[in-house]
Amino acid sequence: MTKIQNFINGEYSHPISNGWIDNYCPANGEVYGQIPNSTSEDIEIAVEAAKKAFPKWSQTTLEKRSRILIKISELLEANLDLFAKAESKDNGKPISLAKTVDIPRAASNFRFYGNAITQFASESHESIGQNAINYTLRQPIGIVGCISPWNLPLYLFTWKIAPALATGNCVIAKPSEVTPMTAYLLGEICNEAGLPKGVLNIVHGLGNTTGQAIVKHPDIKAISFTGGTSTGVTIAKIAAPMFKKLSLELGGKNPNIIFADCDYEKMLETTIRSSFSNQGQICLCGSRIFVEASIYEKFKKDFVAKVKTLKVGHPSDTDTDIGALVSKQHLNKVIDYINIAKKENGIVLHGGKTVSIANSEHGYYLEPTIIEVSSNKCSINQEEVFGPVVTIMPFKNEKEALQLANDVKYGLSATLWTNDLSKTMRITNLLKTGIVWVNTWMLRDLRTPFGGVKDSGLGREGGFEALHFFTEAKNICLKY
Ligand SMILES: NC(=O)C1=CN([C@@H]2O[C@H](COP(=O)(O)OP(=O)(O)OC[C@H]3O[C@@H](n4cnc5c(N)ncnc54)[C@H](O)[C@@H]3O)[C@@H](O)[C@H]2O)C=CC1
Ligand SMILES: O=C(O)/C=C/C=C(\O)C(=O)O
Repeated sequence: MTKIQNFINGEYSHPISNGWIDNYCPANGEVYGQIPNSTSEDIEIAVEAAKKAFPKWSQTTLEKRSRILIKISELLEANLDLFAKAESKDNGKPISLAKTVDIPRAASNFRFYGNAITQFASESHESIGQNAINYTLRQPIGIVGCISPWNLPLYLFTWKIAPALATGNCVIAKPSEVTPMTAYLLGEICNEAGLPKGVLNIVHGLGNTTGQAIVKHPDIKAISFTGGTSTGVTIAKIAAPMFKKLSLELGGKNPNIIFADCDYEKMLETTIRSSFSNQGQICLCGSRIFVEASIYEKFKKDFVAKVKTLKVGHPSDTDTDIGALVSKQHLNKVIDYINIAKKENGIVLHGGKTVSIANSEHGYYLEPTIIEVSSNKCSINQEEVFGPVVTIMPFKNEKEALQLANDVKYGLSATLWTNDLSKTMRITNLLKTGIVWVNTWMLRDLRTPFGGVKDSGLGREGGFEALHFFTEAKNICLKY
């Protein structure tokens, strides 16, 4: 049984209260470890460590910060197997996904920001006719909080931490209590890479205690959060009156708009991925599939046939397509949504039932589920389910497709399938989302702005956007 510890001031330690929370293995439903149930006292100690480390870290040369971040990236790559196995066990995701997506991306996050910081420049403005020059410094904020979710545990944890550290901040970070393992392992890697003590402090615990203590702490001046929209609201209510900088990556209910003129085979294959990757537990998954009426029946038949071939299996099996959902509670939430959809006249074309895996009968497995709906107003098309469940529905024309796509409170991403360039330009301009993919899905370039509009959040991560978020601009006006 692994007893996870906090990582504060470069050392592993028990929580002050000595309180613990069970950690479950989604593949078999068994408790396989414990994590600290940290309180505001642990956060206080972490903040003190960060305060002590800040003067030196913020003045450390960019070359040195860059070298340390790139070393962390290399050590993650060298320990790929260890981290991938830990992620798969903790989260329930297929080992193949952890090995090819989660851990490589966590390593890329450190490498990317290790390089990006050496290219980050501030601006100067010559005030012509006034004999003055303005130049802008980009200074680290100080101590910042990074709070991440369970769906892409190390991937999203490091997506926040890497730019925060690169810009010279000291960090108090909390991974999800549901998937703490790889964040726990990261501490050792950071020490090995030479990250000074107190620069990164990883505190484990529940959202409404440990998480809230981070958000409420007066010395933590910025919060970068990814998770559910309602949690984002709670965080904003606390942080806004304290004038903290906030970056909120929240939920999505993303449309996947398929026109008859698309490359059909490519679309079909990608739509399987955009629907069910990571058990549908990615905020970017296309959970509302709208198909042009002329190809709707063909798509329905082909899509169902292809989904039937997906293997729901133990996360450690290398041929598993769909692993376990992250928790019993989450599995029940997803099943509740399927039942609501049925009550609201949704037709289950495939799936909808739990799956029993030999020797892992208590694991949280669910069939990939396709529901045919006749209206975009139903709950399953309006609320984030965050599981292996998609809906399909036909549309008549471009105007209707756009109306359906935008008719939701979320605005994270959209995917469009067409080979018509003019149509592409018209629709991409009018979609109310922060991200649009055309003829692809989740093709990521870490330089691009990442985030949503409407209830999908506030601000952007990625590229220089994150470096801007984690710095304060100070303008200096020099008269000569
Ligand atoms: N990226 C996304 O879009 C994600 C969306 N979700 C959505 O949110 C739903 C709920 O999932 P949860 O695991 O409960 O997500 P959550 O939003 O509660 O958890 C995300 C992180 O925030 C922390 N947290 C929770 N409450 C907090 C608070 N009051 N103050 C500070 N930190 C807090 C959690 O401990 C965790 O580290 C999911 O069913 C899904 O619909 C969940 C995870 C990721
Ligand atoms: O940065 C990415 O590539 C993906 C981010 C995904 C999320 O933020 C999410 O699923 O919550």
